[in-house]
Amino acid sequence: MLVTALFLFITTLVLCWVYLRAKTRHMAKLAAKIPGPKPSPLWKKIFNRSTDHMSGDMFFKMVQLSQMYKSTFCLWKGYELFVFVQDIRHIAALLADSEEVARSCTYKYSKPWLGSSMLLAEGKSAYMFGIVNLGACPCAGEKWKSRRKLIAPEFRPSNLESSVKILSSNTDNLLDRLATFVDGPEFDVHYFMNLHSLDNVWETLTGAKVDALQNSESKFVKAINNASHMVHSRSMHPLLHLDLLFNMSSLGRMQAKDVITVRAGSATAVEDRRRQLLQEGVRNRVPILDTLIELSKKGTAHDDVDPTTEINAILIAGYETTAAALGFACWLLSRHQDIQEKVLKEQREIFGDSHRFPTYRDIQQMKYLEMVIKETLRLYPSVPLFGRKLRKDFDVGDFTIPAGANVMFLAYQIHRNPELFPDPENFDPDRFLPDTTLRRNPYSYLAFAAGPRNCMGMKFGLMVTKGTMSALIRRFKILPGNTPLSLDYTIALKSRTGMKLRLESRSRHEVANDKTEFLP
Ligand code: HEM
Repeated sequence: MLVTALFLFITTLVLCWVYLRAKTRHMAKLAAKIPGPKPSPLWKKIFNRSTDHMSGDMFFKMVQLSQMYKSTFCLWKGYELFVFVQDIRHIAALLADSEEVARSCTYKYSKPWLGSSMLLAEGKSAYMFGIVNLGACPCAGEKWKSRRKLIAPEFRPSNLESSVKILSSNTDNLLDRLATFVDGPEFDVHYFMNLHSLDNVWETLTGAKVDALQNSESKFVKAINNASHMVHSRSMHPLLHLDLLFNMSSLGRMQAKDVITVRAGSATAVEDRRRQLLQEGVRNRVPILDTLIELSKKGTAHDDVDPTTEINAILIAGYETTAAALGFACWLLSRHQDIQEKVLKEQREIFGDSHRFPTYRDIQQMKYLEMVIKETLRLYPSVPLFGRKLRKDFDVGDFTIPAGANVMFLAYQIHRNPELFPDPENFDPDRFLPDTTLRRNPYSYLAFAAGPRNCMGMKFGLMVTKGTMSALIRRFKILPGNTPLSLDYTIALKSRTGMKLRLESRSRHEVANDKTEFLP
């Protein structure tokens, strides 16, 4: 019995090895000409254990390699080839091409969370946010294109305008929580920004409340917060790439439970809204969800759209990215009081001494604050690494990147290229003055990616960050803490040590008199 089992096991391993060798022969031939660290032997690739903490380390190893090679380089992870492109001309050519380039294989592992959402539409294979390996990559092809065409208009300004009210009441709650830290010791602002961002994105998408800030220990909030952790842990561990092994592992079992919790939460929100629409008709439109429900009606051209799946996907794409931008912006402003003063000056010009929440039009006027947020995302891009999967061989100067390779864009490092951003470690929002921006190649700034697969929620993300920062800066002075950042990367860039800072009230009396006024 034992001998038969052993024989079957070894035969399976040999067959896998033969299959993978055949599958990667073309890639290996072309990859051999691209500089990069020597590939490890197969056994090392398979048993290469990466813990969570190594995930951040892995990311910084890639940063080190990109500094060392300066131009295009490649590395193998298991049987996947990753080619890092650093020349701006090649980055532009690759990102602009929606026909030959699909999402990279990193998206595969978020499939349980995203189902067959637009982000994963049927195709070859893709990565989202650099790590979510979608396996049979959804975003390759017609399905992705047609879904994006249908959903993207829902992020138009008139719809954003209505979500300002949601942002206003959630920001009030956030400021009340933060007020408890005034004159106190340092605390991790990112923790609160994560919950605040979840509240905003969820309510905007579904019209329902999740109250993450009040119920941070709820099953739903904990499950959704686990998503990035699990997807990333899996993507970093080659043995867990196999569904069978992953599903048997403790991580796989934990994920299965959390996916059920999150999908149940989204399904309830969708069903509640469907019922409401049937009973009451369209009152107070919920732009994204109402459109998805409309599309999914039986007998229409897009009746394969599953609103629950799409809502989950957009939520995962939107909330951690926005939270990271908010957290890093606060942290940087705590360390750059001169820039914080300039932000405050612009706010005073718009609001005087009032603490009312901004209207959509006010937010459009916050030009300097927008530059601060863009510069924050240059230094600390929420998605520091993302990828695309090549469907055809692609020439980049002296090399050809083979079809099937994952082309990686290390935004974190590209944003630190001194030829594109002189004195790159310096926090200088003036880099985003209109004239300076116009002189720069648009593909040198990848905070929201670029080309046809760029961020769909960019305007919404900027609106949430600007609205929140506006209210926060007028109410509190942000002071530095003592704890330095220790960067880490799961779905979004974060800090293992948190983003610690201290707060001082700007004026207690002003705040007490004028806090919750909302002008539509
Ligand atoms: C400051 C905040 C944000 C940043 C820095 C950001 C950044 C990005 C980046 C870099 C990508 C490309 C990822 C890749 O190609 O792998 C992306 C895609 C995407 N983002 Fe954002 N994002 C932000 C906020 C949001 C928000 C608030 C939403 C929606 C609520 C959103 C929805 C999406 C969607 C749906 C995609 C996929 C687009 C497609 O596949 O066609 N994002 N984002």
